[in-house]
Amino acid sequence: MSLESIKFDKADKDNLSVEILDQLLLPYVTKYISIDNIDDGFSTIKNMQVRGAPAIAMVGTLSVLLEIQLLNSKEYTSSQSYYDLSNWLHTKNQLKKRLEYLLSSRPTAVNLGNALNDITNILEQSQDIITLKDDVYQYTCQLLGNDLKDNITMGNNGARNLLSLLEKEDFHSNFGVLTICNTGSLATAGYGTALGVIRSLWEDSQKKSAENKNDCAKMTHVFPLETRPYNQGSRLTAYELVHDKIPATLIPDSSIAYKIASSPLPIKAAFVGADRIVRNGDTANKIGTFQLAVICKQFGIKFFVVAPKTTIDNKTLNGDGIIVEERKAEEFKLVSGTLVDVNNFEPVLDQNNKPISAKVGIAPPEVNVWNPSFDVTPHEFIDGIVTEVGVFTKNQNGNFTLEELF
Ligand SMILES: CSC[C@H]1O[C@H](OP(=O)(O)O)[C@H](O)[C@@H]1O
Repeated sequence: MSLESIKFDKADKDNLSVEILDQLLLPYVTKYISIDNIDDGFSTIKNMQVRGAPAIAMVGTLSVLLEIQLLNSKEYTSSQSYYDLSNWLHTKNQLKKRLEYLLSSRPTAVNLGNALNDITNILEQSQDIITLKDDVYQYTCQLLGNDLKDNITMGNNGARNLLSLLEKEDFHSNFGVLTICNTGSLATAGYGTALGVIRSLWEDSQKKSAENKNDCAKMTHVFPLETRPYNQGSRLTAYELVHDKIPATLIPDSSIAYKIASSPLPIKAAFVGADRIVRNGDTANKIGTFQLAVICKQFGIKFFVVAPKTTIDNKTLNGDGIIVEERKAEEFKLVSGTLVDVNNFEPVLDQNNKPISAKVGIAPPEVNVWNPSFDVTPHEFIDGIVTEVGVFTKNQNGNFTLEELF
């Protein structure tokens, strides 16, 4: 099992290399694939071999760095005609077009756009390909390093905030939490966003148990939603929770209300990620998030969005301005997975001793489908926005003040 979504080998600064974990093959197959240029970045992001707003930004940025590395190679530049290294202005303009192409891979998550804006600013200031590579290298290392550090800070901020709220409501026993999609190490540089809060809550619970503290709030169970139709919950979040040995029960997307109503273990919060948080706190996230928020409000369960500053869109006023990506119908009508022996769930192997990827049809080929990859949760349904800076809550008028994040 590997939770390392991105492998960036920078041992030799003049020969950088990148591999990404092909998440389409999880949880049964662990396979890394190389990224060598912007085309590889575009296709692995578009195909969702790598996904998750922060991870998309990091792989996109790395693919730009690797393309710039190629432009430092005479062997490469002499074998192509798109770039003319003898004309720096032309080269810069050609690279800008490549950044716009990369941005079109997945329009809803803002992290990639924020990162490519930063790279464009670096490009505008650069005088030659050598300094450009150095500056984009520094930016990339900072982006990856900050993400992991900020996720741990964010996880602890979110855990501390919930435990404090439970203390205030005089709640001193075991509880469960809900989460949707995958917001863990497979969507980031490590630890995760919403799943990072869950990791911090689990660490707190284990510490209290080790100290035989029982008359206190402890998170003892996670209920990840399967997250149809790409199944990030069943294929990725369940995989991470099993890896970390955090007690969890995978539940159908359609069972949320019944789970909350019938659970003997009190469910006290939902933690979700974000692909884009706009100025008023309206949040784009995986399809199904909005209805989770509505159900949480109905049951009086706290609903938290967890995301780093890199997920903030400070140019868009409210959710009406968010473009929601629609995925192709086949991703809905087909379920992709690995052929397993139903008696023992072991992968069936082909003649080369390799697991077999399979797709099964679950809808009539001719039926229309609607397959939005995200929805937009109005800020009215969000109790708090957890970031590495702190936890933001609404004022008495029900409005978020997020200027500190802009
Ligand atoms: C910390 S990941 C944020 C976000 O990305 C996921 O979308 P996708 O798997 O389509 O890239 C999901 O919406 C997560 O909440």
